[in-house]
Amino acid sequence: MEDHIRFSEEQDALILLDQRYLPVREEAFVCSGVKDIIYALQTMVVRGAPAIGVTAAYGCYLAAREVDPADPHWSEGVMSRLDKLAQARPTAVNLKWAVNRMRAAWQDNEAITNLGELADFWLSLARQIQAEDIAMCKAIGRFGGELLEDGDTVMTHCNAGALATAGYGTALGVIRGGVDMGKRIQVIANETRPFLQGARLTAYELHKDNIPVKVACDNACSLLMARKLVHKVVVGADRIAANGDVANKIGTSGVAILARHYGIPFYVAAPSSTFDPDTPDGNRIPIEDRPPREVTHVGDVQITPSGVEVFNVAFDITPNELITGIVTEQGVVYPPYGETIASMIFHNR
Ligand SMILES: CSC[C@H]1O[C@H](OP(=O)(O)O)[C@H](O)[C@@H]1O
Repeated sequence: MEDHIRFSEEQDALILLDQRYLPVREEAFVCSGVKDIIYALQTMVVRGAPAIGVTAAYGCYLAAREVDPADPHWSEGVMSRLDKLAQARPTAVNLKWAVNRMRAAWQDNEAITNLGELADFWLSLARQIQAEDIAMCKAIGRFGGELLEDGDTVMTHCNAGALATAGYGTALGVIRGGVDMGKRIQVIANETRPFLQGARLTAYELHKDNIPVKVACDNACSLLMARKLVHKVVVGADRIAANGDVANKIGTSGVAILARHYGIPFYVAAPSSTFDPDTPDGNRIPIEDRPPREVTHVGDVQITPSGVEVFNVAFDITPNELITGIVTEQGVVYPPYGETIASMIFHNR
């Protein structure tokens, strides 16, 4: 599944598989301008840290395309659009990472003298970022697949699969890597209330790939681990602080605590772009609050009484001491994370 984010030359637009309607409907969402990209990010037409970064990269191209080339202040027009794009969602560092990479590449390229050249340059760079992400996910799969044993049942939380990246996935990349090595892997996909990325997206992806998957209610985690039905846990990440604390979908830290209690290895899988040198620890990671309707409704069905307030905190922080290892495209990072992240990840930037 590498075509859920597709640039159409014919339409001069980014075509997204609308993840809000999966698995029931496979529907395209067309982004013809930056506002469409911001809407798609904020409403989770497309979601998942690396996928957000790739989509934002194409959003920079669309920003260059919609500014009037006759405007003498065209560069300010582009920059203001990029600033708005970078604010679309606060937690996944990949969004700001992608926008900053596009901006820096422009500023470092003295050959770009007009808006048309900038647009062409950015379209090429967005395509490069998309290809790099798939390659990173497959490298994560090779390193992570080695951690799995034939016959393992792996629990995952939310969706860190092809749909959360440019393709192949991070946590699901580890699972696909194990399967590609000939290992018989089964998956328990936590449904992941309230947006149900596990029940709707992870189950959709793995079922299409004929990888055995069972959906579990989030509340079943402890019982499944107590019954020794879980051999390993692998999840994705939205931002990894310099000390190894991990921001990921709400509920992840609870799974990590239970995994530690039951003696089950807990791995995080993420590309280097998810590590943030400017965030020293998890307490500094901004956590997104999302619209109450995601909790009060399942689809169009209201499940909570009108007038009753709800919590809809979209991420939580897993302390680094609960993490067995972080699988990246450069290898598996093990504790002491402050030192190993600095030497393996930040040193190579
Ligand atoms: C491969 S990163 C996927 C990461 O993003 C998800 O959040 P959201 O669906 O809100 O974008 C979740 O935290 C996944 O682990």
